[in-house]
Amino acid sequence: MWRAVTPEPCPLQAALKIGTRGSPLALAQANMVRDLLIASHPGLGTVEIVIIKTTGDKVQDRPLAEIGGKGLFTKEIEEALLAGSVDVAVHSMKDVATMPPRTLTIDCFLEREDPRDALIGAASLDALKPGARVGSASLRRGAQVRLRRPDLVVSSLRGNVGTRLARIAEGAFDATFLALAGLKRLGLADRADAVIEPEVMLPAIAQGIIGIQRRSDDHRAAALLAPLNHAPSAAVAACERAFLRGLDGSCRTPIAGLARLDGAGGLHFLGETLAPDGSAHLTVERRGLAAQAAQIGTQAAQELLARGAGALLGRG
Ligand SMILES: NCc1[nH]cc(CCC(=O)O)c1CC(=O)O
Repeated sequence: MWRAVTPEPCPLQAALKIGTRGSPLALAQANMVRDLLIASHPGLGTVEIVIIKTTGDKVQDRPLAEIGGKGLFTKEIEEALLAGSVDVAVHSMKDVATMPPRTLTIDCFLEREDPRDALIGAASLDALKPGARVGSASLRRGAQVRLRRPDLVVSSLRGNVGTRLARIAEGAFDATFLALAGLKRLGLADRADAVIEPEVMLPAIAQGIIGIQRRSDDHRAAALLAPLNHAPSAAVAACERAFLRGLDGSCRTPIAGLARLDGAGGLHFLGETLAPDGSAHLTVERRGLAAQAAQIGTQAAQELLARGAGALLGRG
């Protein structure tokens, strides 16, 4: 007698789909997350990596600020999440807008990699000869370099880490900056000629922090991601991003900041806003409890606004 056969679950159907940009750094980060998920959940099944091309990847010939600020490296990935074609998305928090869609949540942060900038092409900022050509498409790095070394010539250098390293090697520029975190994750830390201390150049908000995004109502993804969250990194991300949000930061407004924990429940925050041409800057320093990370960032932003940061950012 014939009986209905229960269909086997299709082996090609992944248990979880991870959305990511296709750059070598983005893929290295997505692979890290896949490995962590599989290690934390041995019975999970296949985890698939889905590459999504973003506006920031498509437009390579213009400065990011000109194309329209934050969200350039995340918009299409967020759309894929909302459409259900991926379940989680791996982002460099540095590239994530301060106001992502409400229907999406980022509540999983991996342990922060080194937040400092690396200098390629010179042993220090001071070692560069007068008039040396610095390549950088980052408004923050451009403003910080002009502030400290007005004699240097800063012009746009875009592209992924490999492209930027190659442009220095071929002599198109004398020096550039890259996030040390990205170099480390690509196994290229030896290409850094110097590491810039935060006291010399404060890094970008959330530099070195990977955040994992999901649909807010996806409780399965929330449960899968929960063990991956690194609470101290979540706290410093909350502080730095509250500072950025408080200043209404976008790619047009050079803003830098770094929160550090002392291991005893304390948090120390340094923040900076600059005129894009490096002609002026304001810095702020705050200490408080790690448990109040976001408030510390918000208060630091309010202090800078009260001291005239709005005018510095070209809004006043
Ligand atoms: N803007 C691109 C970008 N987004 C995040 C990183 C580095 C990795 C990180 O900050 O976690 C980089 C490359 C760079 O600035 O060198």
